[in-house]
Amino acid sequence: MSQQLSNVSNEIARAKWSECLNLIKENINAQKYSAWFEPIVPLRIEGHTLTIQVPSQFWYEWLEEHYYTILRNTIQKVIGRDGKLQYSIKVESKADTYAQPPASVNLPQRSMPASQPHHNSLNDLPRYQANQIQNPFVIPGIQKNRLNSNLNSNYVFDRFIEGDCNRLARSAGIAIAENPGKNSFNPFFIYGGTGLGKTHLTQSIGNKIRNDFGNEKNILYITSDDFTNEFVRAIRNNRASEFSMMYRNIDVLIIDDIQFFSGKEKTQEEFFHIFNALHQEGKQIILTSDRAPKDIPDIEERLISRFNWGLTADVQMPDYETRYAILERKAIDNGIEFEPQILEFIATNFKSSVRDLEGAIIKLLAASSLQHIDHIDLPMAKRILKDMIKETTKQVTVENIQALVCDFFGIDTNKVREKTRKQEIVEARQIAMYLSKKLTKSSLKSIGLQFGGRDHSTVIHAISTVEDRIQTSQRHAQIVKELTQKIELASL
Ligand SMILES: Nc1ncnc2c1ncn2[C@@H]1O[C@H](COP(=O)(O)OP(=O)(O)OP(=O)(O)O)[C@@H](O)[C@H]1O
Repeated sequence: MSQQLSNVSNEIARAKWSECLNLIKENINAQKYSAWFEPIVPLRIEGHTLTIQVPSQFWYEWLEEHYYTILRNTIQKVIGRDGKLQYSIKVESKADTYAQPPASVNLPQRSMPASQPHHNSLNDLPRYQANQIQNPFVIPGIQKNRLNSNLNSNYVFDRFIEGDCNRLARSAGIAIAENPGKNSFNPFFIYGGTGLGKTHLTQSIGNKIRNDFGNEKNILYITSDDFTNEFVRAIRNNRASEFSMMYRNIDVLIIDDIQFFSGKEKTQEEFFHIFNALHQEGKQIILTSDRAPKDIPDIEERLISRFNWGLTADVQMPDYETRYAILERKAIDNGIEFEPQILEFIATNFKSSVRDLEGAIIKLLAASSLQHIDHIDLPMAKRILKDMIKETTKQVTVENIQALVCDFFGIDTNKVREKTRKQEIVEARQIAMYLSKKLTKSSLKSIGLQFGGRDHSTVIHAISTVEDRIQTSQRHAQIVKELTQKIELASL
């Protein structure tokens, strides 16, 4: 009977946790979701307490530090206001991890009060949810200290690394925060590809204003989708005028991803009136979009023209140096130090979004925690991140090797293919031949051909000469090691 009860509890726990996962998945990015949530096992549910098993103590601490708000909101949604989460830590038997059922260490049950959220250090800003905002309709004319601004205190200018890619947007953001509404950057329109820091920047502006002006300014950060949902709900409840009134009382309005207003005529109209009212009263408006105003489809012309009234600034993918600096900063923020080669490797291979750079750091952290690894070296990092960079993996070719080796020795690439017997060129040619054999699948014959039509025996001679030198000369060993790393980095 008690076995039956426990099976039922397992079943319910699984179903509830699966509901939680669906909500969590919508609120955080896929990498973080798969790194931190997929490995969790729901164990049981007793009353309002759901127990989940996490792989390690570190895991538990990480979830509590970074995902507390999301977990709290989710549990309350799925289990109800009294919902609680209890962690159980998996203890692996050293002798045979799989033969025995995992033991559990129950940590003190953490209740989930509905008080002020505590924020996470990475980007999982709990998405604005209508029912989280203290009801703006209770009192016509908003009470300044009652509005939940939806600001994540981790998104601050200090943590936003400046580069050519975002200099204008960042500097303008700081200027706006110093003097909200009373500057010529109104509205401030930031646009750029996904994961390039638009939310981070707008939130930094909000946080700085909150910090410098306190309760004097009503600040609201909201995504365009949530704005639309809230508006629809207000219409449904015959509260459209209260909705408008609440927005007219905001001093700094930040709307993220405005491109999603596209095709929503009623929302656009409402926003048009709010925009005019705020602008006239010298209130600050900050908007973001994934593209420039003129490129957003299905948006009224009168809105597009207003988007261009103030300052429009784009953010782009950071260059290598900025990517490196961002990685260094993210590692510090997460209390971990990586060898410079690892940061170089990530900065070289993740070129499409800052979110992906962050994802790489998280994946390394998660893997080291799961596998209880104290120190991650470059080969290990490469293995762990392999899946994330698969698509961009390039084949190493003899030509690439020639180019990198010649660049290293400061000689023209064609020289290694010519007949010259100059000592420095012979040395570069032999090393390039050696590396071509080691790092490509090319045959001796094909390598010889690509070095100016040389015979395969010349390639064999070059390889054994380099092997001898590596054994006898530290300088050579070092050169070959450095070149190997460079070629591997460039090719992955
Ligand atoms: N210059 C930067 N310095 C430090 N962190 C950055 C920088 N740019 C982006 N990030 C980080 O990258 C992550 C993604 O940034 P953010 O969410 O602001 O992007 P976004 O442009 O708003 O993306 P989306 O359009 O998909 O919403 C965040 O964690 C943010 O902190």
